[in-house]
Amino acid sequence: MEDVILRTEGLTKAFRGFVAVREVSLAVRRGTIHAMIGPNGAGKTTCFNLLTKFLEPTGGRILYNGRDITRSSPADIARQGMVRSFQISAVFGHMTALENVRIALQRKRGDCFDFWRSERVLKRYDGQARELLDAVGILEFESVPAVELSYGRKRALELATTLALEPEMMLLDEPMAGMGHEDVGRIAELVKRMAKGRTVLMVEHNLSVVADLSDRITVLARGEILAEGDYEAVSRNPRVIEAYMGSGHA
Ligand SMILES: Nc1ncnc2c1ncn2[C@@H]1O[C@H](COP(=O)(O)OP(=O)(O)OP(=O)(O)O)[C@@H](O)[C@H]1O
Repeated sequence: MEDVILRTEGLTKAFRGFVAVREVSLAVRRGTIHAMIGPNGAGKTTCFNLLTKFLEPTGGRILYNGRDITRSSPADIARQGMVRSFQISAVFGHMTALENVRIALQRKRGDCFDFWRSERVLKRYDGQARELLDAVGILEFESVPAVELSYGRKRALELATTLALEPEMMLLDEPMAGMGHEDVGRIAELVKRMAKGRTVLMVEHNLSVVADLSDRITVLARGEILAEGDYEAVSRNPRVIEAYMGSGHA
């Protein structure tokens, strides 16, 4: 039997009668990088927001590790090991890169945001925070306030703060959005490295990144699953080609 970490059954979301996601039954296998793609308006973001609990479904169920999380809060599922990164930025601009990762480590430990905590106690996290900054390739910027980092480096910092939470599963919302060519390559490599020993589900528009990273791809169109498989299979699927052509998005 395949080992499925995240499963949806008939997941549906309607906005005042308009069905943005219709009866989506998805199975994400443990240890894989799974991408959700589709033309504009396909329902990817809505689906992603349902999975990360930022939206309530109007129908269907979501199961994480076999447990029904359909009505769980985002904080609940984060505690269970499923963490969302990107777009909703976890980065505090006025704090340095190191301080940002340190705070994420504190959160993981369950310490509250205690900004009055003594420097000495906070310093305990520095070693681990530096390891994470090193892992995402921005250790040399540890003392730079996040707001002064380049876009790509800020994203790397976001990844470091996500990794600090030691997620079992990471949900990445358009990790390459707004990136220049160089950064795309760097972040793609990073995602690949981070995915070792975890499961990643991402929504991504950059199809060459999707081709490079994903083990499995679900193509959505008009709120429904149009095709599923590896990149080879879905990119040759006539229905997928038609959906992309029809949207002027090929
Ligand atoms: N809050 C909302 N209220 C009403 N309609 C919505 C809402 N959110 C999304 N929709 C509609 O649902 C459909 C799917 O939107 P969604 O943003 O999920 O698509 P997407 O695949 O992420 O598109 P894109 O690639 O353009 O980001 C669209 O027609 C959109 O207009």
